[in-house]
Amino acid sequence: MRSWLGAARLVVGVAVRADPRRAVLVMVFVPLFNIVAATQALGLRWMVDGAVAEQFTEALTGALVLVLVTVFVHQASAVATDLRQVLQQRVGLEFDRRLMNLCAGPAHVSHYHDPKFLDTAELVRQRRTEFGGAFAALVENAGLLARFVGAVALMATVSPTLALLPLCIVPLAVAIRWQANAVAAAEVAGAEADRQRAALLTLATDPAAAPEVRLYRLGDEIAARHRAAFTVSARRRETARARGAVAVAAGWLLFCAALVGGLYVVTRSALSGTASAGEAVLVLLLGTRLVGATTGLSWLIGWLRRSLHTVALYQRLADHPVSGANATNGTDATNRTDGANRTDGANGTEGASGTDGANGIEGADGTDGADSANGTRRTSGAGATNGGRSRDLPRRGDLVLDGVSFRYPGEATPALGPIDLRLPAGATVAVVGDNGAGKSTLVALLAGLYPPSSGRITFGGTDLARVDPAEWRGRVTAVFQDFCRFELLARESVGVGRLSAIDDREAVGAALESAGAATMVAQLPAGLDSRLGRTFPDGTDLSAGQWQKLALARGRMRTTPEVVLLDEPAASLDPDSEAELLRRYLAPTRSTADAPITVVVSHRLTTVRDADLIVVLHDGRVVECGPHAELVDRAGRYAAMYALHAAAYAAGPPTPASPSTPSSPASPSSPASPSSPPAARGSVLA
Ligand SMILES: Nc1ncnc2c1ncn2[C@@H]1O[C@H](COP(=O)(O)OP(=O)(O)OP(=O)(O)O)[C@@H](O)[C@H]1O
Repeated sequence: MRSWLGAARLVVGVAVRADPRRAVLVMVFVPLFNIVAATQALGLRWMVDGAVAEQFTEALTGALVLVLVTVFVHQASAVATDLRQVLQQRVGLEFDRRLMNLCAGPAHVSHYHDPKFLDTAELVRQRRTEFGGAFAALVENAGLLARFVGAVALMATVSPTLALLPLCIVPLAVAIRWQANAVAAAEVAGAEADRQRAALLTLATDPAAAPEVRLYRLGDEIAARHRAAFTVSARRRETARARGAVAVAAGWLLFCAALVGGLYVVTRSALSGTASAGEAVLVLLLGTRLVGATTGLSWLIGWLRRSLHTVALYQRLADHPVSGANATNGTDATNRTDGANRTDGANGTEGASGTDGANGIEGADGTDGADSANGTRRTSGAGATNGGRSRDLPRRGDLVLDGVSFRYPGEATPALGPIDLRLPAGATVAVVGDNGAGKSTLVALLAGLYPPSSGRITFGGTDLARVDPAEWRGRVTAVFQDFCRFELLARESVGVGRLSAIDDREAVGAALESAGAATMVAQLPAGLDSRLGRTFPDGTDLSAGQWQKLALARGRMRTTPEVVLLDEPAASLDPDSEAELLRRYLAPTRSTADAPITVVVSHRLTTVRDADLIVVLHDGRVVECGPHAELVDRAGRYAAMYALHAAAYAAGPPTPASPSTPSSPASPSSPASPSSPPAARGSVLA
């Protein structure tokens, strides 16, 4: 019950903030005209009693009341509907904004690994159109309540017993609510199956999956699993609905019996002369209207129940402990800050949580004026709950991992660590290792996407746990393994890497040039202004490698990062592009004195052999670390991997190349030609 009251309070609060005048008008108007509507029956009673008693004034007054009230109710209801619809949209928009904020606002992304969060988020996403409806449902239910109150009051003027008639609706209302509760609980229980169903539908309709779906003839299998998932969730819903239907039918029977009884009593009274003809007509009119209203009651209560349940789900999301990792180590202050924002969101208070969400991307970039402003808001929010945040993050320094380990939320074993590692300022670092060794996890930790489960990461001696993650991420630029395909204009898709420069064609052009993507974009139908992706009919889709080049350019929008993270940045690129790319990244554009720390994850060992430091990960641990020559001399894991890799290249056409030869015919100033042998292209960094 408390959650319903909380949900209703939140909805009303959001409506009043979204549009105070309309909200107050609707909340006063709708119950008012529903009460006034009851006086139509009073007018009719006066009219009939006046006619029977041949009292012209009474009959005329009754007729006038009837006509005026009818016209008023008609007009008022049309105006209220208009106002309500506008409010409905505004409330929906506000909840959309809050929902985006809840998902994108938290400093870390650990919540995306919690199945409970994902299930609730999926339900809320599916039902987000009901947020606006929640306000409308509240108002309409308040109107219905007012109508019943009016009917009770008028019936009481005829006989106190008759006043009980509208109250006989209560058991029916309780049964309807019980049914709605049961259906909602079944929906929550079936949320996981619904999420699976949605994922299967996406799989069957996603163009990216289409080739494999056909090749492996997966269509029927997907359809069968989709049907099975539907059956699981639908069976629960249907059972709940059927059980509730029995209770609702019993409620209806009771109400109909009471109505028939009431009409019988008043008809007998009229015939015996203890009630007037007008009173009998009044009861008849109110009674039949109650039947009409009761028919709508089920729908109205169901609507209210469902929409408030959606709001309550949103509140559950808002109250979710954002990071399971933090829950286990309890040391991360950032998420406590997020907690403060969530509370704001739940209470419907404007402020930190609102600004965070709107600036989810901006906040990441602390390098420009507009973004710094947002960064300040976040940081001050952090200070409000933490008080221990450090604002004096040095511009430059070593990045040190000290006993760092990380466990994904809900996982029993750590994916990484414990590891100790020092990445010297300005160094180029290659991270290599088998699949699942923990390379991407390490990159995510360095990017501040997750807090370590234990240990600490320091930059220039400052513990990053004491730094606002947004501020830290402002110092980092990254190309993730699962980079995002922003279906925007080509220049925007790159420009989002630094929002303040999104319209700066020169900056975007320079980033494209620097990532080796300028020619590719120039060849698009409208160059920089080409719309990308399939979302819009005039969009141009790109190859995986072309999308990756844009991601690389996006990462180049930040021109003075302290740390550059590249997680398999060339996985979709051809060997020439890869060699050229790594040459660009690993040969710093800045002087050595202020060069960033560049971390490159790659499986192609020949392309990263010239990194200052090579970190070999295995089962989440650092097993070797040092420059290429040193690791080769050590004849350990790296040497074996490298020999295997080089041998594979050496065996390939057209010209075998010696893996141990550090230099190659190609050089940074003369990138490998398309016809260069792979080993030579790989050693372009030498
Ligand atoms: N979201 C996640 N939830 C739980 N475990 C995860 C998650 N992501 C990765 N892991 C686990 O963490 C470990 C390290 O994964 P990670 O992606 O960091 O490896 P990787 O070295 O980057 O692998 P690859 O070379 O295949 O990209 C693996 O055992 C993986 O199963």
